[in-house]
Amino acid sequence: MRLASNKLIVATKNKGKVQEFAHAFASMGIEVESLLNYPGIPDIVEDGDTFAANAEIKARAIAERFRLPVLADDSGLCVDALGGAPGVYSARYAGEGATDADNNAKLQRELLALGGERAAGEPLSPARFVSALVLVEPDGGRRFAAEGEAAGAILAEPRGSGGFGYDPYFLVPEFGRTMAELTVDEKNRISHRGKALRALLEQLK
Ligand SMILES: O=c1nc[nH]c2c1ncn2[C@H]1C[C@H](O)[C@@H](COP(=O)(O)OP(=O)(O)OP(=O)(O)O)O1
Ligand SMILES: [Mg+2]
Repeated sequence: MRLASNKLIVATKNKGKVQEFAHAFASMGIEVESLLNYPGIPDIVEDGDTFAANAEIKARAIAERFRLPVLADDSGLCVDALGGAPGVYSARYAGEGATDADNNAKLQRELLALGGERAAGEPLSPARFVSALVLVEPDGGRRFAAEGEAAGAILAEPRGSGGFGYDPYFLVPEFGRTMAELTVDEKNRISHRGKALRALLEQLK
């Protein structure tokens, strides 16, 4: 990748995202720092209407503070049976300050409330993860944006201990495993974030 620096700030406080990006960039010799290293930076208000708008908000807010390239991800889960919810509200589905467990509990409640016939072990609904990425170079440099999606289905029972967020409930059809049952490498290969990142890196060539 042709970036002005071998170091990149990922504008996130999410440990799972940091791990995935650090893994992806390690092979390119690029060191990743995140907002976890800068606890004094205040929370960013993510009030955009789209994933892309929120990624832009996060990238811009953090780019003001560093003379390094800044990469932001805004992502979430869109569930067919819920008309695309929780979508951009994925992080605060069960309310402001909700944990992953709170959000997953609400997701199960909402899906089970829809009722319907279902064989044991059969998914509750098709769903997809979406990731929007924005990369901003310092000093009025270039800006790049890309999106990626991963299609799958929501299970009624969690499986696996990897990943984060909704991963234990998200079945990846091509693996027959949940996102939480994949290694970081496997997840990056098929995930919304991995696809968005590869699309972004294509533009930098
Ligand atoms: O690969 C994923 N596997 C499982 N769950 C995921 C994934 N990707 C996004 N998600 C869920 C987690 C969170 O509920 C929301 C992201 O919200 P989002 O605001 O982008 O991230 P965040 O607040 O966790 O960290 P930050 O804003 O500091 O980057 O979607
Ligand atoms: Mg967030």
